[in-house]
Amino acid sequence: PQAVRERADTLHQQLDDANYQYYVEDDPRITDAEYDALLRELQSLEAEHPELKTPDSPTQRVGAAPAERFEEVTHAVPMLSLDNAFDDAELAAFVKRVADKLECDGDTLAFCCEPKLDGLAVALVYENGRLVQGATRGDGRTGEDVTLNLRTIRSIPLKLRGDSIPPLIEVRGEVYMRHSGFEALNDRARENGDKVFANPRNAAAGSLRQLDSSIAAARPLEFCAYQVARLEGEDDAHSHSDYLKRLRTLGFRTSPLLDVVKGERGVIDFCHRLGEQRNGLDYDIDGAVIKVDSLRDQRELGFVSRAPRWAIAYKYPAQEQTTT
Ligand SMILES: Cc1ccc2cc(C(N)=O)cc(O)c2n1
Repeated sequence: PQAVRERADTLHQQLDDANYQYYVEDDPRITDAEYDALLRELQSLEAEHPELKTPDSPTQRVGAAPAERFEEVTHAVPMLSLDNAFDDAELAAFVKRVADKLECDGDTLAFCCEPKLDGLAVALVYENGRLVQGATRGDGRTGEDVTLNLRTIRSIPLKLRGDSIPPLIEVRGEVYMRHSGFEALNDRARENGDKVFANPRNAAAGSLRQLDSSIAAARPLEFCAYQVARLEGEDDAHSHSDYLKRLRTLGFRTSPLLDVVKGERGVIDFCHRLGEQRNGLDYDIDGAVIKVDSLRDQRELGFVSRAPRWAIAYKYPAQEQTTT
């Protein structure tokens, strides 16, 4: 009946908006209890009218029965690793190398900088705005299909938002666990005599490798997008930061600490500032990622062997990890 379908559509919209407000805008408008009540109402509607239970429904985040094993996925665009810089001189050398190759003044060059989350990289493929595949990085060329586990992460949209949804987009980002979620998980594990994780990165990796997605659904996993790997359809982006803005409008969280700075001075100041904020963050970072912002310049610089010439990771010394 039409009224039921309209109610279901309204509930979809309200639940998707609530996720967007909570995870992308970091500005929740409804309480968890209100969210759960809307979800329960949709679940009961779908129980009465199974045709309403579409794959992109917020009720369909926890997958079907556990899989036997993970399918292998070959990435259409390899997931490259980053060259490292360990001090200011190496950062300065990166900026100089880029400026020389582009034959421009390094001090006017724009760099997009963000924290390097210490989680695990995944690739998400959306066709006509629907999440169709999610895979781990693996060796950079082939990874594991962990779609069912990624669907359980509420900061990963099942359906893209807005009115300029591309026919195809592949989004890269980091799956990670916050300290708060990690401590709670380990407390529960100790109480139940389950395996205790050494650090949030291992906990996130272990959770994504679960064949039973209801286990992943019970883990406090989060996602932060950092790159558009493929895009078909309208694309008027001139810079990497344009892509990151577009990812937010499509419904993805990007780093709130993102900044576009100019030249060697801007890059070094960003890395020092982030280094001072590091111990106060509720998640682990192992560095900063510095990228030439202009897409034209990125294309001109290309890649060397495995890592892009247009990006570098500035690394911090390992933190004294409190082995809980
Ligand atoms: C190109 C590239 C590769 C790995 C990355 C990894 C991270 C990260 N771990 O946060 C962020 C980025 O912007 C990255 N960008």
